[in-house]
Order: sequence, then structure tokens, then C-alpha cells
Amino acid sequence: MEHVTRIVIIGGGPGGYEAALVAAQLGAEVTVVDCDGLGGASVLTDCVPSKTLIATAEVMTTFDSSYEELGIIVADDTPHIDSPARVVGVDLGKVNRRVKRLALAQSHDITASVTRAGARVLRGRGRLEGMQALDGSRKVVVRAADGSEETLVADAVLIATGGHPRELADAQPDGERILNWTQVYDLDELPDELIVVGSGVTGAEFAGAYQALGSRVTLVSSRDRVLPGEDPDAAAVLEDVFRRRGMNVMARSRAASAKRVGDRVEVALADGRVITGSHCLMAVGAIPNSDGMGLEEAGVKVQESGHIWTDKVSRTTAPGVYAAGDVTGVFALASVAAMQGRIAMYHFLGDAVAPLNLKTVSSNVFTDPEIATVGYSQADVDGGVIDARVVKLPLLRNPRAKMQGIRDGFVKILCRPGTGIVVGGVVVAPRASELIHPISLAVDNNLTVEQVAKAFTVYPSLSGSIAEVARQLHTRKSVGGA
Ligand SMILES: Cc1cc2nc3c(=O)[nH]c(=O)nc-3n(C[C@H](O)[C@H](O)[C@H](O)COP(=O)(O)OP(=O)(O)OC[C@H]3O[C@@H](n4cnc5c(N)ncnc54)[C@H](O)[C@@H]3O)c2cc1C
Ligand SMILES: NC(=O)c1ccc[n+]([C@@H]2O[C@H](COP(=O)([O-])OP(=O)(O)OC[C@H]3O[C@@H](n4cnc5c(N)ncnc54)[C@H](O)[C@@H]3O)[C@@H](O)[C@H]2O)c1
Repeated sequence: MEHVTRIVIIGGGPGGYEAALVAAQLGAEVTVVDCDGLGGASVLTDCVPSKTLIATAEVMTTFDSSYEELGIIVADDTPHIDSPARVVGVDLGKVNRRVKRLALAQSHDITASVTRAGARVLRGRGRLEGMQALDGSRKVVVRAADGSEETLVADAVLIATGGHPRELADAQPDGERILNWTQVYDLDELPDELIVVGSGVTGAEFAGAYQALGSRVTLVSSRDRVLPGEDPDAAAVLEDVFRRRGMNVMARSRAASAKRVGDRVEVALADGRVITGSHCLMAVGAIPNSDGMGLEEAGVKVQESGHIWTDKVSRTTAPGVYAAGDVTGVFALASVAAMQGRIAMYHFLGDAVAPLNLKTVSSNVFTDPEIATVGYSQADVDGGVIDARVVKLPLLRNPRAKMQGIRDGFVKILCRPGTGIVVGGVVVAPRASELIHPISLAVDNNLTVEQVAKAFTVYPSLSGSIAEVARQLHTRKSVGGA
């Protein structure tokens, strides 16, 4: 009888469910084990809910930032005419109910398509059991919520268990006033004064969103600037916009503790200062879900950070065990998790596979303006990682931007000095997540700035600035820094 390859996937986020779809299509017998629901944290608590919340914030921001200039009149009988967020107003309970409804619906859709593809979905917590057997198989034990256990035998196991919010010992979330990012969707009323601790992508996105929804926001940043990992020019634009909109951005301020004092929250900073607010959102990073999974006993190398070591085709140090997504700490993005998961399956099932190439990844910070990035970065150029010419053009000069009242933002493209091949780019603009795509295509396909410049763009359009930057890089051969 023909042996059907058995794959067990632990974790049903993008790393896990995308792998399940591919493996099932390639004819394997697939079981996906998840303890919370398919879609994972990405769909249920992280990426999808935050972007749904931000969809409401985006409408509020558009109204807030340009309504007067565009000739829109708001009713003048409201007491808060200085802040359109108050004039328009947000029913946070309703917003959050929508957020949860859409997240659950997406999780159901994913479960339906994984099941339709022929994979089995098993609810429970999975762990590896011991080393590889002599026949090359692996055992996974799944513990259900009622304590019952089932043992699965697999030819290959993919671990895609994601991560969870990091907590400070003296700032434990209570789910009411001190919150992590998974708990904010239980709020029925908008926080009056929100302190966001941590100015990475999560902190910046929530700070911008709640500011737009109408909260007074203080952003506590332990570093010199917001978004320390992003393009410095882009981060400077965003920080400037945040401050202009009234956000209190506190640089070089490390939070030491957060505690409830009645209906208030006190956040003590490491330098002794104390700030107070009605709510506090902790956004100080994530911890990989690798504990208690029998990894070391199974020969899987776990790094000091708790991340599972993998190579570029998602193999761990244990034969027959692959890992994908946030648990690997490679690049915490849903798209990268999905790619790592698919690569693992292509590799194990003998399909053609290209190793993971992080220099073509595009990502986006969903603030207003958005910050979209692809390929090599300004830091790579400044640090001598790559030799590239860089041109940055503010959106201010773009005709469509003028019509739309857009002042903040730019397009930046990086290309190789000799060939003009595009190696990276940054777009800071409303919907930069959509505008980055032509630059992503160029990076992925080794297109030159001449080719990007030659393609027609619509007039007037923001993408006209992408062609304009490419033209400048093509014609001004001697351009150096940004
Ligand atoms: C607030 C926020 C916003 C984000 N926004 C974006 C964005 O806009 N775009 C983007 O690309 N990325 C975004 N990310 C990152 C993105 O969410 C992650 O990169 C992505 O979720 C990683 O997917 P994953 O498959 O590794 O794991 P996850 O999505 O974390 O899913 C893992 C699943 O495994 C389950 N699990 C854990 N342990 C076990 C076990 N032992 N047995 C069974 N199941 C288990 C978990 O319960 C979970 O369901 C955001 C992250 C955060 C925190
Ligand atoms: N739009 C997106 O794609 C998106 C959105 C959110 C998160 N993510 C991904 O998730 C990953 C994690 O991002 P993140 O922002 O949650 O974590 P992070 O680790 O990138 O940022 C946490 C920030 O908190 C700061 N910090 C830590 N302790 C602090 C303290 N005591 N006081 C003040 N600041 C403190 C750190 O210096 C850091 O800048 C990122 O890699 C990101 O790519 C992606």
C-alpha cells in the first residue's frame, strides 16, 4: 500500500494554516493542532483586530486632519469644535464588537478552507514527545481542554506556535485599566487618557489609533525616537505628526512599573518621574511560545531568547521538525510566517523550493501616515551593508497630494550604483501599504530604476512620485545619500 506522508502542524496562525493548505494540496495527510482557533493570534488578537480598529481610526483621522482645508463644515453647536474626534465621536463598544465579529468570521473562514482542503483540525495544546523513532517518525501529544490526550504520529512536524505579549514584573495587566494589546477589545468606553508604553510598531499603531479615536495619548518610548527599527526619516515624519496632533511623546523614558490607583493608573519611569492616565497599554514586545513543548528533549535547538533556530528552508536542528513564524524570531510578520510555513512543506514534500529571502519582504506600519518598506534599508546603506544610491522625494510636491491636502510623507528608493537595479524603498503616505507594491515588484524582479520610471502612472496620482524618484535616480547618476 502506498504510504501517505503524515504532517502534524502545531499552531494554526498564518505559519501553520498556510502550511496546512499547501501540504494538503500536495497530497499529504495533515493535522493542524491549535489551542485557540485557526488564524491564530494573527487573526484573533493581533494583526486582524488591530487593523480593523485602525480602519475606524483612519476615517476619524481623515476627517480630523484635512476637513477644514477641503471645505467641509462641521456643526458648530458642539462644545469640542477644536477636536473633530469629539465632534464626530466614536462608540468604542460598537467598534470593538465589530472587531471581534470580523476576527471570528475570518477564523471560521480559515477553518472552513483548511477543512475543505482535506486537513484535520484538532483543538488542543500540542507538544513533541521524545526523539525521532527508528522509522523516522515523530510523536506529538495533544492535550485537550478537558485534560484528555491524543498521540499523533507524523513523518514531519511543523511548529508554528507564535508568541504572546511580554510583561514587566511590576506592570501586570489587569484587563481593565492596565492592558496588553489582546485585551483592548473588551473596552466599552474610550480611554480618556491613555499611556502607551513602548514605541515599537505595536505601540506606535495603537497610540496613533487611540489619538485619532479621541483619547489623549502619552507615548512612552525607551529609545531616542519612536519606531527605532524603522527608516529614520519615516520615523521622524511620524513623530512630528504625532506631536502636532497633540500626542505627548516621551523619548528616552523607560517604564519601570504601572499600578492601579483607584480609577487611575500610575506609570513610574526608571528615572523617578511618574505619569498618570486613565488607562495604560503595555506594548513592550513579545515572547515566543516555545515553553513546555518538549523541544530540547526532541533535539530542537532553542535560542536564549526562546526562539527556535531554523535555517532558510525552515528546518530546525531536529530531523523531521520544522518551525515557522514568530516562534522562530526571524521577522515577526504574518506574511513571513506564511512563507516560512509553505517553504517547510515544499521542502519536506519534495516540491521545488526557494530559500527564504528577507531582502524582498515588504511590511507596513499602519499609522497615519502609513510607513511601508521593502528590501534593503537606509540603515543597510549607512552601515555599509550594501552600496546603493538613494533619492527621497517629499509628497508635498505631488499634485494629487496637494489636492487631497496631504503634507506629510515621502517616497524613497534605493538602487545599485552601476546597474540601477532597485534594492529597496520606503513610502510614507496614506495607504502606503498599497503604494509600496510597484517597488516590491521591482525589488523582487531585479528591475532597474529606468524600467520603473518608464511605466505609465495615472495623472494625478501619488504613485507618480514613485516614477519621479526612479527618474531622478536614472538621470542623476551621482546622487549619494537621501
Ligand atoms: C498588535 C499586532 C499587530 C500586528 N499587525 C501585523 C500586520 O499588520 N501585518 C503583519 O504582517 N503582521 C502583523 N503582526 C505580526 C503577526 O501577527 C505575526 O507575525 C503572526 O501572527 C505570526 O504568525 P504565527 O503563525 O507565527 O503565529 P500566531 O498568529 O501567533 O498563531 C499561533 C497559534 O498557535 C497557537 N498555539 C500556541 N502554542 C500552541 C500549542 N502548544 N499547541 C497548539 N497551539 C498552540 C496559538 O494559540 C495561536 O493560535 C502584528 C502583531 C501584533 C502583536
Ligand atoms: N504592522 C505590522 O506589520 C506590525 C504591527 C505590530 C507588530 N508587528 C510585529 O511584531 C513585532 C513586535 O513589535 P512590537 O512593537 O510589539 O515589539 P518591539 O519589541 O518591536 O517593540 C517594543 C518596544 O518597547 C520598548 N520597551 C521595552 N521595554 C520598555 C519599557 N520598560 N519602557 C518603555 N519602552 C520599552 C522597546 O525599546 C521597543 O522599542 C515586530 O517585529 C513587528 O514587525 C508588526
